[in-house]
Amino acid sequence: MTAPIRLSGVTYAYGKGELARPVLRDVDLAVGPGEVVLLTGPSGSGKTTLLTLIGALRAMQAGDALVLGQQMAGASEAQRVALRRRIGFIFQQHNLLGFLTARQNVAMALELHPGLSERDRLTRAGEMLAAVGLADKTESRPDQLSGGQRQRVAVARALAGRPGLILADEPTAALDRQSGGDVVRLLRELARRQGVPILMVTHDPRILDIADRIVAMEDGRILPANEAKSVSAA
Ligand SMILES: Nc1ncnc2c1ncn2[C@@H]1O[C@H](COP(=O)(O)OP(=O)(O)OP(=O)(O)O)[C@@H](O)[C@H]1O
Repeated sequence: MTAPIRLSGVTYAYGKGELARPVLRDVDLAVGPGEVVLLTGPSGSGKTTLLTLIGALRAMQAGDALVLGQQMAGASEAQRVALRRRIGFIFQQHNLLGFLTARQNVAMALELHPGLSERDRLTRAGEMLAAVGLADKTESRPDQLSGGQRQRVAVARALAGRPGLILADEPTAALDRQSGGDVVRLLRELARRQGVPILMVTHDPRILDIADRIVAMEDGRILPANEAKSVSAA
């Protein structure tokens, strides 16, 4: 089976010409099928930029990146949009729509899936919410839920479309220790069941144990594996 993510020599700069500031330098990274990889490193080291490139949220500049079989170098906007639909995203803030119920928020992620009626989508959304322990909160709006519950809705939404990959950016940053740990463990468990790999940016030392592998970045580069281990032990 090919790796869901395979990057080679990825380089990226913000700004143009003399103002160009490189933030990724020659990054190589592979994530295998079903693997849970955490990306750590100091603020400004380029983690979010790397995640947004992999998630096709921005266009590549240099290097090679194969994500779910799509070559990202030179990909058109339409190809990037199509790829984004096959990825489940989870952000620091849950990004739920406040005027929709939990069920409607999750069902929305299924709108682009052909062949599902509105009723199918709402049923599937209910099942996903039950899987994240929110069977009794399906009709609640985000402001009626705790932070941890909202993030669990975000997990249900990310997984509902049966993505090929989950990308998460600091999903526990706004949560207390207990609910942060609960949310990522739940995410890992459900992703494992579906065989979906996870690449997660995190500063949170409390959740490093969920990883199959920890990758550390510094100043736009990936550190060698032995240095990454000492970062995680620190
Ligand atoms: N849209 C942008 N335009 C210009 N510079 C940017 C932009 N986004 C990020 N940067 C800069 O690029 C560098 C890398 O940012 P990035 O957000 O990728 O780092 P990070 O490791 O995710 O940091 P953090 O942990 O603080 O989120 C930083 O110096 C940041 O200021």
